[in-house]
Amino acid sequence: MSGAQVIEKLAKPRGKFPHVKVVGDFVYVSGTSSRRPDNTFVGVEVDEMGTTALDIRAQTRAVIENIAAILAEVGGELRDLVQVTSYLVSMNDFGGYNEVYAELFDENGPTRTTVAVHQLPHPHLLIEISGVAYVPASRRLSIENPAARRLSIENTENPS
Ligand SMILES: O=C(O)C/C=C/C(=O)C(=O)O
Repeated sequence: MSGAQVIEKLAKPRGKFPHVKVVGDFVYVSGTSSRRPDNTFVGVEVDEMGTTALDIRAQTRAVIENIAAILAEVGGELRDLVQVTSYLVSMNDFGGYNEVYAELFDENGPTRTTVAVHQLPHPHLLIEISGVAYVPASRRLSIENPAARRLSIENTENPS
């Protein structure tokens, strides 16, 4: 079974793509930031002078919490992640990112690749993470199940 979904209660994707796509027992999570549903960001403070303070630790924690919320919609958990890719705008943030990451994962967790990128889709973003989880059908919530309060935008099940 395959399907993709935009999850209504989470921050709306900034383009024509789903938060999550399920292919067989694998769950693919799109690049996720610390963005809240109201389009503000965790880990961003702007004072009255317009000075902006960005917090990699707060952003990293919020990104991982957002991924957990996405996985929960299909019956998964953070421990189901098998692979993650992290995008930082500066490797100067690697230490803070790594510290928070280690609160949530260890060497039994997902394989990980971390790269620095020139920019992310908003100037306040320091980090974005995408991932793949393995959620066997016995635990997975059906994307087609309306009781799960989700908007299914695609069902690409191959009838053959
Ligand atoms: O939703 C966000 O705040 C992060 C956006 C990600 C993308 O738009 C993308 O990776 O393409």
